[in-house]
Amino acid sequence: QRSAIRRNGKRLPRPPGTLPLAGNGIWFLQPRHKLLDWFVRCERLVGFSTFEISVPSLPPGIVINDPANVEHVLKSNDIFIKGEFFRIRSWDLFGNGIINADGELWKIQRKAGLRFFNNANMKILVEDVLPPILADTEESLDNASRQGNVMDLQIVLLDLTTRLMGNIAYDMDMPASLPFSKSFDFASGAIGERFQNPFWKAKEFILGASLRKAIFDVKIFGSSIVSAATQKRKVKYGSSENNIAKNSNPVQNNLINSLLDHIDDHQVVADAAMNYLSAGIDTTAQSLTWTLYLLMRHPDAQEKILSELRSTFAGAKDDLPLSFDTVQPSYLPYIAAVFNESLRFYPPVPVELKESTAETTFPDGTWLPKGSVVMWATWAMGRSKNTWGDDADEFRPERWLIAGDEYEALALKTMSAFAFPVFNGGPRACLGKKMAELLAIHVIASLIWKYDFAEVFDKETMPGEIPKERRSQNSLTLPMEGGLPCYVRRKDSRPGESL
Ligand code: HEM
Repeated sequence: QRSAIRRNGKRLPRPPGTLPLAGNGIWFLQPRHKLLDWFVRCERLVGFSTFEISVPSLPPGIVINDPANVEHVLKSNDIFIKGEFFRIRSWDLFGNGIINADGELWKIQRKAGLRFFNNANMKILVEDVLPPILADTEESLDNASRQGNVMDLQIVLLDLTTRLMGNIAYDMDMPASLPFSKSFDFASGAIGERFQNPFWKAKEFILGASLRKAIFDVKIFGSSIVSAATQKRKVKYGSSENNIAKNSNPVQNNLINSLLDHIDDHQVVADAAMNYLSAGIDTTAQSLTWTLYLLMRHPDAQEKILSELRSTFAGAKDDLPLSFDTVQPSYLPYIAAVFNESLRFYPPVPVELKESTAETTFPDGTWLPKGSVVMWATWAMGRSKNTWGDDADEFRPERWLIAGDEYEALALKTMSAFAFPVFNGGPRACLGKKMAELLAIHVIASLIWKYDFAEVFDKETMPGEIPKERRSQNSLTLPMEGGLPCYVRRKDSRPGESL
C-alpha cells in the first residue's frame, strides 16, 4: 500500500535500512534501549526534518524532531488524540483513566486533578508529608552506611515516591513493598512490549497468564483505594452517599476526594486513581535514580551542589532549613539545573505517540492524513545537537544557567516545552511537573548534603576502566535495568570509615 503522507507533493525520506515489507519493524522488535538509540541515530542523520516510518503493527506514521512540529501536535488536542492504537494496547491496565482517556472523560479527570495540584497542597507536601517519609529513607541509608551494605537506590527512591503519593493523594500508607507495586512493574513492562511487538496478542494468548494476574492485582488495588475513601467520607459526612457534602477543607482536599467529587462512576474513579499513581510514582522515582547515578559519575557537580547549599543556607549543620519557599528552582538553581540536565538525558517517558483524527498540515509542510500516527522520541530530542549544541552528549548542568554578576544571582534558563517535552506541553501537559520538581530539589539537596554515594559496577568493569553507560529496562517508563546498587556513607560518619 502506497503511503499518502507528503511534503510539498513529495514523499518523505525514510530512515536508512528501511526494508521493502518489514519497513522499520525490525527496530521495534529489539529491546527498547536499542530502539531509543535508533531514534538518536535517525535524528543525527536528518536533524529536524520529519521522516516517515513504516512498522507492520503501526498505522502509517511519521517521526518528528522539530519543536515547531511537536508544538503543533501538543496544541492541537482535538486533532491528535491518544486514539485506538494506544487504547487497545493499554486498555486492560489503564481502563478509562486519564492516561488513556480523550474527550469529556479526559476533561473531567484533568479538572479533578487540577483542583488537587494547587500551591496549598504542594506546600503541605513539601513541609508536612515529605519530611517524615524522607526521615525513614535516611534511616535506611544510615543503616546501610553503618553496616557497609550495598543498597539499591532505585528501590529506596521508589519506596519514597510510592509512600509520598499514597499519603498526599489517597491518605493511605503505601510502601513499595505492597504486592500491587510489583504487579504494576511487571504489567508496565508487558504493556510497553505491546507497542513494539506486532505479535503481542498471540504471545499473550499462550504466555499471558502472569500478565492477566498482575493486571487483576492492580485493578483490585485501584478499587480498594476507592472503597477506603468512600468509607472515610461516609464516616465524616453521614451514611447516605447522597448526603456526602462536597469536600471543602483544603487539607482534606486530596486527590481521591477531588475525583469522587467530580466523577459518579466508581469504576472510573478507581481507574483514574490508578492512573494518577502510575503517572506519578515511577516517573519521579526514576528521574531521581538517574540524577543520583549521573551525580555519582560527576563528583564535580556534587561539589557544586554542596557549594550552592553552603552559600544559600549559611551556617546549616545537620538538617537544611528546607521549606516550600526554599525548594523552588529559583532558590536553588544549580540543583534545578542538575535535575533538568538529568531529565534531558533520561526522560522518564522516552517516546510519545499520538493518532490523527483529521488530516493536518505541519509547520514544516508535512501533510498527514486522518488515522496516521505521529511519534517523537523525547530521548532523542534531548540529545539533539541542533537544540543543545555540539556538546549535547556532555553532562553539563551549566547549560541551564544564566550566569549571575555582582548584582544578580545565578538564574535558571527556561526552555520551551516543545523543544524539551519531558513533561509534555499544551493542554495535556503533565499535571505533576511542579510536584516532581519540588520533590526532586528537596530530595537531591537532602541526600547530597548528608551522604556520599559510590556506584557498584558490574563484574565486567575492570578497575580503572570507564564503566559502561547504564541502560534502561523495557517498560512504559524508564526504570534502570538491574537497579542502582551502591555503597552509601554519611558525611558526618567517623573518620576512617570510607566508601
Ligand atoms: C519527573 C517526573 C515526571 C515526568 C518526567 C512526567 C512526564 C509526563 C509526560 C511526558 C506526560 C504526558 C504523557 C502522555 O502523553 O500521556 C505526563 C502526563 C501526566 N502526568 Fe506526569 N510526569 C512526571 C511526574 C508526575 C507526577 C508526580 C504526577 C502526579 C501524580 C504526574 C501526573 C501526570 C498526569 C495526571 C498526566 C496526564 C495529563 C493529561 O493527560 O492531561 N506526573 N507526565
